[in-house]
Amino acid sequence: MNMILSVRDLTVSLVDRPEVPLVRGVSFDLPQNACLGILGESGSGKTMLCRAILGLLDQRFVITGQVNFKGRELLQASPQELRAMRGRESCMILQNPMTAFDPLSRIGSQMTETFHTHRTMTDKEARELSLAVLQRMQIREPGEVVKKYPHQLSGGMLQRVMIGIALALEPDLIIADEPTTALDSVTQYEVMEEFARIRERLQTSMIFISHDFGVISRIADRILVMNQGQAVEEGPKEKIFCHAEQEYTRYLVGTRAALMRKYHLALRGEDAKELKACATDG
Ligand SMILES: Nc1ncnc2c1ncn2[C@@H]1O[C@H](COP(=O)(O)OP(=O)(O)OP(=O)(O)O)[C@@H](O)[C@H]1O
Repeated sequence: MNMILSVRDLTVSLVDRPEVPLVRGVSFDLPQNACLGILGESGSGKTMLCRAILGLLDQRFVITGQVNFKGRELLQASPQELRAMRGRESCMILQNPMTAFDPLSRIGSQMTETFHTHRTMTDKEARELSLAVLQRMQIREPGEVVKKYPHQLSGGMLQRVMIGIALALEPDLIIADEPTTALDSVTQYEVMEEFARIRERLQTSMIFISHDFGVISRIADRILVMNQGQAVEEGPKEKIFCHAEQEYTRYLVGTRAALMRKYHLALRGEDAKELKACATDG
């Protein structure tokens, strides 16, 4: 199988506390057009793992291991190479949308500027794409929204703008860290459908971090479970949700079953029904 990303023995520590790694020896493969969901309690190292993969950690951290993305070793790549790769080849959608925007620049200019940086298009095309992206992300009155500054939009709206921009860049790999947490259930459902459409249309590979089983079951094929910086189990989602080998995974699945029930009404499809049945039985 063609792997877009192979991670081997990835370890992340703070320079001044090397004896307590935040991520310990994590390995996994991500095939082309697959989606890996990452589950784990708060502080288990999900965000650190993804940031380390994309070279987004600063010099306070020591990273060892191997990260092979499309045949290139990212841990050896220069900052320039990593910068050139971001946008068109890989995108990380962050938990906190506010940090992704320049507070002094209007939403429309930030969108068109990003499109110009990563894709070849005229000003008119970039403006049209911005409006189309906002519409796709269920944002009303896009013509007005492009004139606003980030602080004039709610967290949920900014999150949708950020997801829309990332999806419109059509990268080969999207890493999304709790991308729908700030959204209400209906918008969350629509945004997840857009992720699924992009995946189907462009064969985009994805890594999805979420506390939410509904989101993970909708989008992921396989699941990696993290506990205290380690990958404790990895496998097809049906196995992780219904027949996990590790006790920790069964505990995590059990405690999340209530959340699963909350979202099943908003989710459609056999996957969600099947997993819900399994969560309620178990
Ligand atoms: N900037 C930082 N400096 C030092 N330690 C950090 C930093 N960010 C996170 N950590 C620590 O690294 C560990 C892993 O954190 P991480 O944010 O990756 O967890 P997570 O699983 O993504 O949690 P959450 O679901 O709450 O986002 C935690 O012990 C956390 O306290």
